[in-house]
Amino acid sequence: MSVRRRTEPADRETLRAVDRAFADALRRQDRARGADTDERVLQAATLASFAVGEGHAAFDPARPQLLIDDGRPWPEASEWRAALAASRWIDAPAADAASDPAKPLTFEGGLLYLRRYREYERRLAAGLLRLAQSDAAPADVRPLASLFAALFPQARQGDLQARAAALALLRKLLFVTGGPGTGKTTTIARLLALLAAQARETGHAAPRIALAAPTGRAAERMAQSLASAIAQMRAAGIDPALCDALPAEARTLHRLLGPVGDTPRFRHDRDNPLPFDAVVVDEASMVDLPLMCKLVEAVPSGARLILLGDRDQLPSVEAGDVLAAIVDAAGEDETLAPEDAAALAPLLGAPPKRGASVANDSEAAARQMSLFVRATPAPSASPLAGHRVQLRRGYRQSQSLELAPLAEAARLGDADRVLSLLGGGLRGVAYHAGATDPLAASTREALLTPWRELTVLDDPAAALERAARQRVLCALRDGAQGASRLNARIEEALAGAQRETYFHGRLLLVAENSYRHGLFNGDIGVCLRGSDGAAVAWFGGAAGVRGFHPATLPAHTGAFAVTVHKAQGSEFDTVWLQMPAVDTRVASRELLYTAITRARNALHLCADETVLRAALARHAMRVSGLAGRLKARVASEH
Ligand SMILES: Nc1ncnc2c1ncn2[C@@H]1O[C@H](COP(=O)(O)OP(=O)(O)OP(=O)(O)O)[C@@H](O)[C@H]1O
Repeated sequence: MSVRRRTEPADRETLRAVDRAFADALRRQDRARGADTDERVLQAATLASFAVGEGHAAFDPARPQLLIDDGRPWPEASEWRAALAASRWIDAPAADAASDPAKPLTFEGGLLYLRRYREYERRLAAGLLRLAQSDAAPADVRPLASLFAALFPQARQGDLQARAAALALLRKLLFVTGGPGTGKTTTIARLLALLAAQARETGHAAPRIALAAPTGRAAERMAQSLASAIAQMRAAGIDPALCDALPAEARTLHRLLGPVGDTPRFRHDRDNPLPFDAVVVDEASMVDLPLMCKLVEAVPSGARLILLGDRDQLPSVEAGDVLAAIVDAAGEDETLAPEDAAALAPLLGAPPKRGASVANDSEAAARQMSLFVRATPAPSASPLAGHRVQLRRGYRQSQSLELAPLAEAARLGDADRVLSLLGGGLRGVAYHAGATDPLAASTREALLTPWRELTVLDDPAAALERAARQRVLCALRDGAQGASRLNARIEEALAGAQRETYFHGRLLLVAENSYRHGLFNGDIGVCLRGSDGAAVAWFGGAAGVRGFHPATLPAHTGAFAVTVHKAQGSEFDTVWLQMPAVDTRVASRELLYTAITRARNALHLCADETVLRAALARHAMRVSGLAGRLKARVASEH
């Protein structure tokens, strides 16, 4: 048994019953035929099932330690692969071919998949390529030039927001990536206005646009950010008719696709596509492989799909690392293809002549240089190349919090820089070196005071607004520094050991989607007791606050402390990040980056230096064949 397992119960490294049952079923069926099953095949089948539970799309026989790292010996990778290739349970189809439904496992690209997951990957790659290949014919963008200049005054200085919006006029598939506050939503509002103007210009009906996000909370934030970006456009004198054409609401992806009862199927799919001309999805890094596959298949040919997200955030809890794989396949080449540069010159300006002097500002100069037309197609050019724009400049300024350098150093995994920034005193960042308990005497009052204020509020709207201000984020759910235990201890500190379950001021986190309630996984509510003493759980929403009897709520937990995963897509005025006392493979630079970028005004970081260093040295690595699959398509097409 590994040392890690004893200290970190949530960092399982433990096969689940379902993983063993899968391999047992294969063995039983072979025995019934009087045959033996190769133990290496059974072991790999168990791990392929376990891998999905751990967020991987497949199992890599060359890296079993990613799943179980307790020093046990593993078969040699090439022998293991040979055993898999010879098994009757495992199909090895050609890259684009569907796998045999009679075989539960698929072996492809050196990876072993549960068949269903290999099919999700294959179908997702096919769907992305279908959209990428249905790019709009280069339209005459000249009639849009004055609106474009009003929306993007810096367009001719190499502004990447302008680049994204201009490319959206040419592309049916676009990825707009960037860190928090780089203006993804602002850019989307403006580019949707451009699409509306383009439709009007060409005598078409206004585009039907859907906004969606993986969680209810993220959808709510998306709608709020878009509303404020539209308000800014109105204030800047953009044609009100164009602003009116933009959507005011965002929904969850599940709701967009339309769940069918309790099945994993959706009403909208390849045969019954979504009735929209443009689908914009925010927080795409949180979308897992099955859902991304179903989304892409449901977007009709001819419609636009725009994915927004931060490639450096934690991948979804479920299988995949989908956004990262897709944008990696799209590549980082920022040069415009010659035909794109020519088509967009009326909006972005002509590319500067080689050797000509460009703007003085070095960033603008670099951007302008990046407008240089690609001389020859890059040999590795993917069909997704030219479909991605990475926004780099942060616009969200906080007077109280100096987060950008810390977030950047965490993103890059630069531990020395992170520690020197923490030691040097960044505005709004408090580093509690070596702290393993935010309820310890030195930080206890600072932590509890904002929540004590909740216990004296009676107005649900005010309490909800207050509830959204502060959160403790944890790497793990279980263990001494895990969210469950910390949450229980905070509840006890606030309301006593004999507290009512739904005490006045208790924060709740919804743990599953309930369309009946209009409550979604990740929604935060607050319990208040009325004058009759009865508890009501209050939740926000587009239509105002809604109260529920706690007994009727869908699955939920306390929410003073939550895992970083659960906090994805949310922001808080004050974030307390409590890292585990000992290293865990769940702790990665992506986890740190995601956690600290949830803070708006203040960040408290409770961590031991060695734990921080170990986390920063680690990527939240997911095994997936998606990027390879998207690139391999290129090779096969050239
Ligand atoms: N080009 C710009 N000029 C000035 N301010 C901008 C610009 N782009 C965005 N902003 C401002 O920066 C802030 C963040 O923008 P926005 O919400 O669009 O970013 P985001 O990338 O969607 O953020 P998040 O990742 O948090 O969702 C907003 O206040 C917005 O008004």
